[in-house]
Amino acid sequence: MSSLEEPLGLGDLPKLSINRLGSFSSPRAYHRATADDRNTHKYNNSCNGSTQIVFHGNSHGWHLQCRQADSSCDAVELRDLPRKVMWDLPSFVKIVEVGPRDGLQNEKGNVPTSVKIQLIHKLVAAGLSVVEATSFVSPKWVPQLADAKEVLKGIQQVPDVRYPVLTPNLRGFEAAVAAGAKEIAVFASASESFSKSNINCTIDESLVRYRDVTAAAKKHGLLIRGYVSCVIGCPVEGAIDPSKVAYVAKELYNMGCSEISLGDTIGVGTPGSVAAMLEAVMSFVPVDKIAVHFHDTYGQALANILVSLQMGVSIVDSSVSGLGGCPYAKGATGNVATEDVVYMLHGLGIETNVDLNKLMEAGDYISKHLGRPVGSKTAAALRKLTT
Ligand SMILES: CC(C)(COP(=O)([O-])OP(=O)([O-])OC[C@H]1O[C@@H](n2cnc3c(N)ncnc32)[C@H](O)[C@@H]1OP(=O)([O-])[O-])[C@@H](O)C(=O)NCCC(=O)NCCSC(=O)C[C@@](C)(O)CC(=O)[O-]
Repeated sequence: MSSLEEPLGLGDLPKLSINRLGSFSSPRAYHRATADDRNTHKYNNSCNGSTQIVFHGNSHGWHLQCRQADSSCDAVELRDLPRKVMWDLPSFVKIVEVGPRDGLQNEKGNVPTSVKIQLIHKLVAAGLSVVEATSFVSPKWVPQLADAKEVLKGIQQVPDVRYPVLTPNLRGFEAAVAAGAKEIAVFASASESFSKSNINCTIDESLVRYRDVTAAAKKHGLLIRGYVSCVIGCPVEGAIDPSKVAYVAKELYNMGCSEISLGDTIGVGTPGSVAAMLEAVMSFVPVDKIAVHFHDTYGQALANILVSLQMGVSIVDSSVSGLGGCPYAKGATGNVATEDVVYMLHGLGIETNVDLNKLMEAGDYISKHLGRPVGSKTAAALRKLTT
């Protein structure tokens, strides 16, 4: 029986100095905040008596609504309520859509280049400002993305939208630049075993390689994203020490990665283990440079995103219709579905600039092409409401 069949708890992790947690997670902080709100805001008093708070549902989801018999009840304050009780959630979250890369790299059947391009166009039309397009990796390792050059060249790039591509080495970097890439991503691992199976080298060898790639990218003025995989657990090694994650994240950040995406590649994290891992990384990487990347293997991804937001993270990777998995991480399922992330964020009053209906159209499009039902719970539920 693998140690990963049990959820990883805080007890599995080495002792950390969890200073930042104290500032948001204590029940007393919650009571203080609500007591302060009572003193300084009209919310409680103004909504007493004749005012009713109702949930209102339409094709965009369910929202809090204040039925005002008493005009002093401030609906805006009601919308702020989730952010108040959840302690300082961000007002805007940038979603990095990884479906066309992380999702499609794992598909058994062939997805035509034209379908990949059309999917990217639909995701951008839905309002996503970062869509990871493809990978310039060895086609022997990931044949699904052997058309990286054609995909990147085929996209009608929209100004202010980012289309990062994965580059595992200088060869991939040069091919990406030749195809018009303006942003690249390097991908290291916090697990030695996963590093070997995914990119055929040790963690330190990968960092040496990425120093060359990031130096070349900086010379070309390209933006660089850095991934750390297996930040909670590895299919071979079990629980991963947060200090290993912090080490790799720090190295990538110091190389010039402007965003560090922390990947729970096999989806074993829970809010407890995620908070401890983030606390370790935040000692070295500023929180506004951290993205979280959760696979939903154990159904923990939304809870993990929520705790990340509570700790100040405001960049979330996700995959339309929950596409994905990793060809080198046996048993890993897809990323958390973008539709479900958007639904949760909007429900919390957090802006994303994403149009959920258009996003669901993109999800329908790729799911139909792959011949399977949509992989997002939100899309499945809202489709039932509207058809
Ligand atoms: C890193 C390598 C290339 C090393 O692969 P290698 O076999 O050790 O390297 P090599 O230099 O011996 O090259 C082998 C062959 O690939 C060619 N080659 C070499 N490089 C390239 C290139 N860039 N583009 C095209 N071809 C390339 C090279 O020319 C050679 O061809 P041959 O001489 O045999 O005909 C390989 O292991 C590889 O491509 N791995 C990528 C695997 C991958 O994409 N995995 C999925 C990424 S998902 C992930 O990491 C997790 C993430 C980011 O999603 C976050 C999360 O979920 O946690």
